[in-house]
Amino acid sequence: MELTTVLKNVQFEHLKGNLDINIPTIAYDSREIREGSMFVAITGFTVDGHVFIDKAIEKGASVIVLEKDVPIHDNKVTVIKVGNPRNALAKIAANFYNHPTENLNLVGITGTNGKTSTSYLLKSIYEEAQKSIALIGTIGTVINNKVIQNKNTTPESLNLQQFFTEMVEDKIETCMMEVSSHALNLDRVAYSQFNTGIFTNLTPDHLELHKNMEEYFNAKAKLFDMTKQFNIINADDYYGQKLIDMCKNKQAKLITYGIDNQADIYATDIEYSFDRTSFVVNTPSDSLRLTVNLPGDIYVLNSLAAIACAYYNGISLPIIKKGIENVKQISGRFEVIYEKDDFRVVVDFAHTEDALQKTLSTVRPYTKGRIILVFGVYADLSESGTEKRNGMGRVAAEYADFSIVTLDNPKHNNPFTVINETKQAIERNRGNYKAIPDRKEAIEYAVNMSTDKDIIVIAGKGHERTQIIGDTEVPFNEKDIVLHAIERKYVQS
Ligand SMILES: CC(=O)N[C@H]1[C@@H](OP(=O)(O)OP(=O)(O)OC[C@H]2O[C@@H](n3ccc(=O)[nH]c3=O)[C@H](O)[C@@H]2O)O[C@H](CO)[C@@H](O)[C@@H]1O[C@H](C)C(=O)N[C@@H](C)C(=O)N[C@H](CCC(=O)O)C(=O)O
Ligand SMILES: Nc1ncnc2c1ncn2[C@@H]1O[C@H](COP(=O)(O)OP(=O)(O)OP(=O)(O)O)[C@@H](O)[C@H]1O
Repeated sequence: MELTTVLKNVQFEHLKGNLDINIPTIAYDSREIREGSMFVAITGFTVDGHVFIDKAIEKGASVIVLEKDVPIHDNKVTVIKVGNPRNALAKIAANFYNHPTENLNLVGITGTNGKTSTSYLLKSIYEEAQKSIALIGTIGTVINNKVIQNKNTTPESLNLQQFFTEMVEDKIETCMMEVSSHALNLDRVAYSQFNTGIFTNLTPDHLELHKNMEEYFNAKAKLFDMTKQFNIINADDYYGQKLIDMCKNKQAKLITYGIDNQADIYATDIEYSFDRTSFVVNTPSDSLRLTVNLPGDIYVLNSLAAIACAYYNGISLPIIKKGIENVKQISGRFEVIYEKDDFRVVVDFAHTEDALQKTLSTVRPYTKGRIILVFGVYADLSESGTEKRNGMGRVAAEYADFSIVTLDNPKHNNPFTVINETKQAIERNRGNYKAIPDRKEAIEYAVNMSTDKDIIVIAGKGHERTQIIGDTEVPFNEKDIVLHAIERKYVQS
């Protein structure tokens, strides 16, 4: 594509070189450069992309987009200066791929918890309605039968625009996409056109990036300025109510959902059981009883979010009901991996204070013996990381009968500090616990100490199949570990 077309509506200063050239590919990572590529240098959180400009030129880059004054001696190279390279990358990528979101029904789902579950419920409804759909999120990007692992919940703008193009070429009509606050803050979704935005909830998380809840909320709220058709918001959430007030006079129609507060789409007559929840969904036109195969109010709310989106996009309630009921399991979301009478082992992706509290509260009414919780806290050693350990430690003490404190993805964080702070939080709240840093041993300990009336909840890693220790991803399958431990305990004894 012609460089001038790639740079259309990008605010830039032309520092040197020819603008009348063609660009075959774009990269924000020097390792991805091909002959003639454009390289966008990004000042990152860990390294500065400007350091790799020489490397990019060596590999054949013909255009460098930068924000800092870096001397470039190669006279064949075109140099463009921009104010914000991440934002420029998003615009450049949208131009390069011809604005594919203009030809997609793009649904963005944001919120601290519930994005993945809502997207899978929605995917199933759209499949039942025979619509061609794609999905982007924590579990990966799904385009037709292809599943691509993502490094991030919401990929970088360049990768996103490439995925959208593939979707349009594959005649995909609707794409459900999880939109993280990082993505909104770092312009990964800038210049993507959303028809619908969904807000699930907001509770403390990611405060190492956003500093405080107001900043975190403002990052999430950005999505609802980018939508054309519908803003769908949880009326039972404190920040949801704030967002509702902000969305009253926007171009996109405001739609609310909830259980406790007045809403456009709401649930009544909820019947709870250990592995499913039945409820009546009420819409402006009709009502219908349906069952979501996941327990507790959180999955009623996630279902309502998905129902609201489908309903206002013209899908009938009987189809919606089938779609929701077809979802038998979402990987790592309240996944019951072993069950024998009253003894159960559940793997769940709860990795925030709120998610952990809701999951343990859901389990409590079905627990004849004890709730044994195995968990670690995935957070860095910053002040907000300490707050997260305090919060999750408090919840463990209050809502579980016994906790085994272990590591989640320790990465480079000192395991001693991580475990110690969590232990202290449990002690302050008079909880019972044992600390076992090795997560496999922690799970085995939980199985060995359990009786046939206990429920074991293994929280934090959900669908993940690796543990990140230092820079290394070590294979780690919680289901296998549990099943082997149970076999050793019951079969071999
Ligand atoms: C803190 C953060 O958000 N980091 C994101 C950021 O990386 P960065 O700016 O730190 O990149 P960097 O490693 O410093 O490198 C700077 C630049 O140099 C380039 N580079 C680097 C090395 C080299 O040899 N050559 C080269 O050109 C890099 O490609 C990059 O362009 O930009 C990258 C590209 O978009 C992201 O992949 C990366 O996400 C990291 C992996 C991450 O952990 N992000 C988390 C915090 C995150 O975004 N999470 C949310 C989900 C949260 C949730 O909902 O639970 C998400 O959407 O995933
Ligand atoms: N509506 C909800 N409110 C609070 N907690 C929830 C809700 N839905 C799910 N959870 C909890 O959060 C965990 C993660 O759910 P889910 O993957 O759907 O959220 P997410 O927003 O996609 O999270 P992430 O962005 O970290 O992938 C679940 O395993 C459950 O413990």
